[in-house]
Amino acid sequence: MKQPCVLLIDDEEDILRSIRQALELAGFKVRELTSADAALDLVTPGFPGIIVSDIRMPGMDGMTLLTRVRDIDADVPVILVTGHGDVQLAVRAMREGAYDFIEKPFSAQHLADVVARALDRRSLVLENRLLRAAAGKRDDLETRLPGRSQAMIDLRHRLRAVAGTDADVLIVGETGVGKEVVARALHDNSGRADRPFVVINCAALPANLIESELFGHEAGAFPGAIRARYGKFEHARGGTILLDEIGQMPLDLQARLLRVIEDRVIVRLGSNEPIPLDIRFIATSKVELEEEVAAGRFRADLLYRLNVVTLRVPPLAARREDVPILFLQLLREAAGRYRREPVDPPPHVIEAIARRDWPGNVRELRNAADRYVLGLGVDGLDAAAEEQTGLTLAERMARYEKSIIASALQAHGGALKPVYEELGISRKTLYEKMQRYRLGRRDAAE
Ligand SMILES: Nc1ncnc2c1ncn2[C@@H]1O[C@H](COP(=O)(O)OP(=O)(O)OP(=O)(O)O)[C@@H](O)[C@H]1O
Repeated sequence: MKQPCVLLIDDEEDILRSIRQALELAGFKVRELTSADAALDLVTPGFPGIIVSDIRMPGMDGMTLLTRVRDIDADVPVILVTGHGDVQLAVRAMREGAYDFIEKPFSAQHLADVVARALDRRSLVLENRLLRAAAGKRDDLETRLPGRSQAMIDLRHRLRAVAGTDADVLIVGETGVGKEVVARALHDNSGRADRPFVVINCAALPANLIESELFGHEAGAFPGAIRARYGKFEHARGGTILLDEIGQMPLDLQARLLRVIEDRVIVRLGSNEPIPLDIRFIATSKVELEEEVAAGRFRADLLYRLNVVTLRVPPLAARREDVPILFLQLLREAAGRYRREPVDPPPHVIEAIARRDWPGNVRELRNAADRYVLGLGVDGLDAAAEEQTGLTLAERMARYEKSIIASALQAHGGALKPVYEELGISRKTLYEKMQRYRLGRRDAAE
């Protein structure tokens, strides 16, 4: 967890030392720097601290620093230290958005009071941002990850709980279950939502370009490196990096990645200068990484670093009751994407969809929804229609009714009250129907 801290900037080292001591005595965590440039490297959106800077300095002065900091995050409090009688400059600083100014000479107590107020303000702003992000996205989460199975309810619950923390997260699940959807939801529900979300496909990194792609390079770092270039890590500063299919990352790169995750610092190719990183890492994997470790294909230390929080996205086979809801949602999305009228499939189609296996998970179901909206055939549906032919309307309705009750029973784990309430029928009617369709409390369908 990041600790609130005071970045203290002055080009005169003895002044710097005495202010630092005064602030440390008052109980603040202080980082001293002799130039504004060095400070800018540390400030990122959501930076959990404040800045106290001398206003007159060689190189970048305090006013320019103020403007640059406000470009990164307009709410980072900047306190400027002005010379005695520098009233005009102090007024200008306040107009440009400085949090406060302190005129030299000043007492340690006065400085400590202003710093304490600024830190309070900062933590309030950051807290509000988190709350706003969570509130704004709350309803969204159910639309993005629909499903009433216990597994999905639990997943949404855990996702909300960890989204706002800065913990790195490992997302595990079969192909097509929506791991990337979960990763984006984590990002969008965090305080980093307005910062970049950068995806690195670890299975498709071009071997010869990997390092420069991730870490960036200085001009002249290798033949062909004409200009300096940001790597993906730097692009994501302040935001989130998704390491997709982490299990496929080459072993030597795993070692470098581990160092980046632990130190939160990168060094561009051709440079020795460490660049601090404020990034949240999310990794996904289709395979159980413990098995990869046992097979010698994955570093155990990287796994332990990544799996502090693990979210498991269940396959559709483990939550069949979600298939109809999900399919309807995917149909709505597909209709929007293809600018088609919304479709409302007849019950036998939904039933057939719910009965089929979806080994490709949501991705496969999404393709089926696309094809349905476009009027193309969906595998497995015709056979289902055949099965229905020869049945009377009443028989078809009965089948559909049975499947609805069965999935409600399964969703509520055998509790009857939520089932008859949800379906809007009486307890007695539910019993009768369960008898007629030979449904047990815990059975989906017998
Ligand atoms: N809950 C969902 N609602 C709507 N669409 C979804 C949902 N989950 C997944 N999808 C869609 O299914 C497809 C696969 O999702 P995603 O890429 O997130 O899966 P994945 O688990 O990362 O797959 P892979 O491991 O193969 O990369 C995407 O087109 C995505 O938009």
